[in-house]
Amino acid sequence: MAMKVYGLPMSTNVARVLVCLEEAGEQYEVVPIDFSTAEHKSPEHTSRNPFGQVPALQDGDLILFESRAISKYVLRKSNSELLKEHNLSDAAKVDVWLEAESHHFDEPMSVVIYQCLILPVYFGGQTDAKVVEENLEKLKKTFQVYEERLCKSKYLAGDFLSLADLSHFPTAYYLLATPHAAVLDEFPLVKAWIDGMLARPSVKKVIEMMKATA
Ligand SMILES: N[C@@H](CCC(=O)N[C@@H](CSO)C(=O)NCC(=O)O)C(=O)O
Repeated sequence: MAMKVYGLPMSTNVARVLVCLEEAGEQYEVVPIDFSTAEHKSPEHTSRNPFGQVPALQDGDLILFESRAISKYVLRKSNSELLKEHNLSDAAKVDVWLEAESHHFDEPMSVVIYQCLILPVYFGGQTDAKVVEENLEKLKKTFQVYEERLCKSKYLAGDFLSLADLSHFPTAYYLLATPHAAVLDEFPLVKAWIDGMLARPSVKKVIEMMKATA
């Protein structure tokens, strides 16, 4: 029976899970959750995700939430090379850079995406330039670390693509859609690393799904 992913692909955290399902070659069904009716806060959905957020994943009688944990489950289930779990130190480096993505990339990027893409488009609000600037400064510090890392290894965890890299793609994709994509101009290795990920068939397929539900 196919796994079910609850949420809209336009959500960066849902897209993170979808790219792992695609890389793992798993059959899955996307079950949309309608934010406009606060369906994500419904008892039915909070029974899947107690924080009332998307994504959630159902695989048989197993129900999971938190996109990075779901992603690891999907990849682990298919013995994916993207976790390097047969090598203790490589697997640890995947975890290191996945944590870095969650705390040092996703956090400032989520503010920039909200301010530049969500607030004006979905809520008719005004972008707060000062808030954007503060978070772009945080992002530049993160990109400086990434640039130095990518001088030494092809990908973040090592000379192998891993979940730690792919976990960045949804948010990096949206960065390129904001007026601030030029922040990458001073980080050529980071830009090339992102472009390499965006060229992957799995990523291209999920981007089409993101666009279709935006
Ligand atoms: N750490 C979690 C974040 C999920 C999340 O914020 N989901 C958003 C939509 S995607 O940006 C969400 O559900 N927002 C609605 C809300 O928080 O009420 C994860 O990785 O799954």
